[in-house]
Amino acid sequence: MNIAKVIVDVPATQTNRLFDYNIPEYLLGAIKEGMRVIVPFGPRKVMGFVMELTDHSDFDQLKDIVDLMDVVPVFTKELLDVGKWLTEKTLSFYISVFQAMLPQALKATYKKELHKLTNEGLSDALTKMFAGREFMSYEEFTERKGDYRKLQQAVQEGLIEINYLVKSKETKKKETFITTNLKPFQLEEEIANLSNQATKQKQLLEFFAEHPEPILQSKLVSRLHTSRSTIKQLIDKGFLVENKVEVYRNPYQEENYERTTALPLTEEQHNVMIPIYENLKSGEEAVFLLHGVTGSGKTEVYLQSIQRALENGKEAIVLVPEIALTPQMVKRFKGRFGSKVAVLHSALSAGEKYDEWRKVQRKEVQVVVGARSAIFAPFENLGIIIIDEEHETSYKQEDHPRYHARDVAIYRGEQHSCPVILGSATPTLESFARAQKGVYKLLSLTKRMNNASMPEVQLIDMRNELHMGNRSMFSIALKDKIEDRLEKGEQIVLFLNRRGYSTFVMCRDCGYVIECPHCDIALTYHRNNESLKCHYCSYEMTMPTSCPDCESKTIRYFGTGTQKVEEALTQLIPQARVVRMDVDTTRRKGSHEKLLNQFGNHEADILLGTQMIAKGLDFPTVTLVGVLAADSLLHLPDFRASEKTFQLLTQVSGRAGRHTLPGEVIVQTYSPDHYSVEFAKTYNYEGFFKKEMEVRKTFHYPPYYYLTLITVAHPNQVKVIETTKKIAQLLAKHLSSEANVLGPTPSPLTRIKDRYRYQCMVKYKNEPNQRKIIKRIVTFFEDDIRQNDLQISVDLQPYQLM
Ligand SMILES: Nc1ncnc2c1ncn2[C@@H]1O[C@H](COP(=O)(O)OP(=O)(O)OP(=O)(O)O)[C@@H](O)[C@H]1O
Ligand SMILES: [Zn+2]
Ligand SMILES: [Zn+2]
Repeated sequence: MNIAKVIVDVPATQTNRLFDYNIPEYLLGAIKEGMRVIVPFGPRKVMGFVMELTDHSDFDQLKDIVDLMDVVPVFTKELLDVGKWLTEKTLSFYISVFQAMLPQALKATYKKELHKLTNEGLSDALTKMFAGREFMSYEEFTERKGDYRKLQQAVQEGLIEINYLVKSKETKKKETFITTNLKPFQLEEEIANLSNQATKQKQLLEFFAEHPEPILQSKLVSRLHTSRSTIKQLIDKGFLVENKVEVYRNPYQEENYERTTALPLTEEQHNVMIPIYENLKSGEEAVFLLHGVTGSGKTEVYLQSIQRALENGKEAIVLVPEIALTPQMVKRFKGRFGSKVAVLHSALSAGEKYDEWRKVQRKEVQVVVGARSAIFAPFENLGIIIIDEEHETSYKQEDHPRYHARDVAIYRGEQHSCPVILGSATPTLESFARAQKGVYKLLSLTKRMNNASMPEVQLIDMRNELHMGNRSMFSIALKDKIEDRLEKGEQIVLFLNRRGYSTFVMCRDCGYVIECPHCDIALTYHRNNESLKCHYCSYEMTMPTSCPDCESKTIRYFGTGTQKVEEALTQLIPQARVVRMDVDTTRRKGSHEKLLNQFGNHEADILLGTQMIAKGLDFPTVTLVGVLAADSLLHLPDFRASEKTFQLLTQVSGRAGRHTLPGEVIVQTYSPDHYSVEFAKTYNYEGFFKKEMEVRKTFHYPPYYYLTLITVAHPNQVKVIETTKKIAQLLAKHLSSEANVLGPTPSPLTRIKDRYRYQCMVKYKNEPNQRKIIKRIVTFFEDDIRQNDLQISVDLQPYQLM
């Protein structure tokens, strides 16, 4: 096997294939599949992944691999296969997929350096810059404003050579340990030989006479109140030795977690465990959908399933949504499984993540708890995969490669013949429909743990507030109840959707929202020409000046931000202490935790926030939850708006009354009759499911139909429109007559970073050739993509229709 087939780190259509390289003599046998190598590519050197080893190549004159970056493969055979499958499934580049599967730290960095080959004939400026050195980084050359033409000339004349360096970003943390090689009696001798003045040195040697085992230098210094220089003197004399030992950056110290043991299960929990145990035992793959109301004890079911998998000598992956990966959550898993757990969280530094990942690679842990990308944890003996809050959209990556962690979980579950559990109080329609068909096995938890009923939900019709002359964003009922809780010393959670981003037009008088007659989504307001557009099918109308339903003039654009709400709140109820949690206040590392702690310690009365406060929070004194504007979710230009509203209202309501104090929920809305609001009020998931399925069927949406979303972006608007039009035409021409191609139409976010964005969408049932067709279409625009900054992105499973 002297030839390696390699995927190179150059994400482009022409390079999206295997390249053959010759393995030089000295690397024969050392290079294995799944390792990173450095290979020559054009004038440069790049990182590559070895996919296969072979004896035969169709090309002759292969170039040699330059270097090997790993001792142990970074990909297992299984993960190489997962990567190939995912590349095909998401129409991505191999390199993007494989990079996404590894921790950041294993990405390559590229550097150029200048190598001075001779002292003769070099210009004075360059000679001065090198200052006697043989090498200089290219960075230094540009920083010091070197003359590019002189450099080019020197390179042409062979005076200077440019080297391309490829390095991995990974760093390992090392710590210094001190120990002694001397026997205790030798130490005693040396102590006796030391002069009487050398008390510090004596003290150290006496310590080692009693404790000969290696000790961390920093510990030694603080324990003996000694200094680094005293230690150094003894090292120089040969009495002590120092060793640099690699240690993990450990953001989660085990000793901080109190150990817990399995709780005796309730009858419901027990019934749910039986089929899971069966599958764990038989080693058969199966996907379970665990539908359990908020606070029903799903986590305990996960914990005990994992425990069983571990007892069988297997490993477990648990995915939790990014924003739910709170210290509370980590505590539950570390508490049960201690040092068997690695945590892969995006808030960790690249180094910390790399270390956690390596614990998996080295088989030092058996459980991984993490966000989306933890699904690629390099376990080789998986026994169970769990996805908590399976309805969360953060499991879908909205960037290349556009993969859904659920698909990867199910694929890996098949490879390892192990069960996958999808858990949620509000499963996606897709998953619940599959469970109804028997593709997934449905497991239900219908009761709350404390046997308390779900908190009562009161709907406040904001149209009435307006009619009563209340123009503030707080209804009278909400204001009264907030004041009541403040008096009682209880806490309140106020929820506002998003960061004030909304695009629809609504009548404040009657709640009427202008929708597309064809697509059942709210029309999007376009300020520049005062028009309303459907961004699915491009239906368009001019912005009306009065409500089409009640003729009121109060029809307008809808939206407020958290900051505005905070201001209004402190004006209305000045004595309230408010913690605001949104993207702006949680940007800094650790601020998320800090704000939550502040609220948890009751240093504030009201937690005001966006999506990120909707889940996972478990505070005993929260007895009131207020949803300020349910409408801002309900009328997002997205066919999943109703589903998202139902999910969110249910989750937010679940934050109240989780312990002994009963909870109450106030939902303010202009659409109290909307079915997703009504079903959420009574916690009726099945009712919502049935109704929403009918809507999806009528308007041809998933799960009845599949969607493909193609978004085109370019600084020139005309070019974007032309390209999108062409793509839509090509799709319509080559797909079957059953497929419905919609668009082109402006994306709801019409301009991002100075690029105009247009999109087209395909609704279809069965188009086996679609991938091939789309690939060909993208290839058709290849030159524009490469040279003219055109972007075409294809999403075969769109969630964010923005
Ligand atoms: N068998 C049990 N006996 C006693 N307490 C339990 C048991 N199972 C779970 N609990 C406790 O009940 C509470 C709610 O459980 P948990 O948080 O797991 O619910 P959940 O279904 O995950 O809720 P959510 O969807 O809101 O996150 C927790 O405090 C948990 O420790
Ligand atoms: Zn109206
Ligand atoms: Zn439409």
